[in-house]
Amino acid sequence: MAEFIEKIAQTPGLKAVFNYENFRLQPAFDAKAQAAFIRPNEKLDNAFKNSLAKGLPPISVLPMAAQHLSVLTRLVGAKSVLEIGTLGGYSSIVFAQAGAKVTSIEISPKHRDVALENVSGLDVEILLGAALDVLPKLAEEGRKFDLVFIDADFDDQWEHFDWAVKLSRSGGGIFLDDVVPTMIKNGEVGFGGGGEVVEKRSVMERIGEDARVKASFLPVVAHMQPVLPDPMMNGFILAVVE
Ligand SMILES: C[S@@+](CC[C@H](N)C(=O)[O-])C[C@H]1O[C@@H](n2cnc3c(N)ncnc32)[C@H](O)[C@@H]1O
Repeated sequence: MAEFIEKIAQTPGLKAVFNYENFRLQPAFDAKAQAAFIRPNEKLDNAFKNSLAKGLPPISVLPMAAQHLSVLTRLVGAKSVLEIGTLGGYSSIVFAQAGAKVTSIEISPKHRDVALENVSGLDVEILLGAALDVLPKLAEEGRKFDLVFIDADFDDQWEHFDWAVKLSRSGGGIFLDDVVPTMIKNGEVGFGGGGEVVEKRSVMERIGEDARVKASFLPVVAHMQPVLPDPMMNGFILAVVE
C-alpha cells in the first residue's frame, strides 16, 4: 500500500487527484456540467421563478439532479411516475417532459396550488394530502407505477419506501432521495464525542433486508451556493423491484 501511495505521489498530476480538498471543486464541476449538458427549458425556468415569487422554499431538486431523473425516466422507459413530495412541481415537470404520466402527492395546499400553475398543460395529477393517507388509496385502486420518486419529509422515508414497493410494477424503479441528511439527522451514521464514526440501524438495513427489492446507494456531493458556502454530502438509494 505504501508503495502504491509513493508511486501516486511521483506520477505527475496524479497526486492532485487524491486530494481531499477536491470536494471543494464540486461547484466548478457542477457549473461545467450544467453549461455542457443542460439545454434551455422555459417551463422549468418559469416554475422555479414562480415558486420563489410565491414564497415556496428553494428545495426542489438541483438542475443536474433533475437531468439525472430525466435520463433515468427515459432509461426505465417509465410511462407512469409516482412522486411523493411535489413542492412547486419542478421535478414533476421533469418526469412529464421525459414522457411519463405523473401522479404527485403534496401535503401543503399552498405548494399544491403553485404546482398546479407550474405544471399546466402537462400530464400531471397532484393529490393533496399526507402521503401515508394517500398511498393506501392508490393501492386500493390497484394503481401500479413504473418509477417512484420519494422526496418528502425525512421522518417517514421507510414507510414511503414500503408503499413505493407495493405500488411498483415488477421491474419498476424506486428513487429515495436525501438518504444521507436523513441518516445523519436521525443519528444513524455520524461522529461520536471523540470524532469516531458511530452507527445504528438505519433505513439502509431495512431496505437491504427487504427481499422485494435490489437496492444501490449513490453518494453525491451537492452544493447550494450561495445559500450554503460548503459542499454538502448527500446521496440517494436507487432500487429495482423484483
Ligand atoms: C423537497 S420538497 C419536494 C421537491 C420536489 N420533488 C421538486 O424537486 O421539485 C418536499 C415536499 O414534500 C412535501 N411533504 C412533506 N411531507 C409530506 C408528506 N408526509 N406527504 C406529502 N407531502 C409531503 C412538502 O410540503 C414539500 O413540498
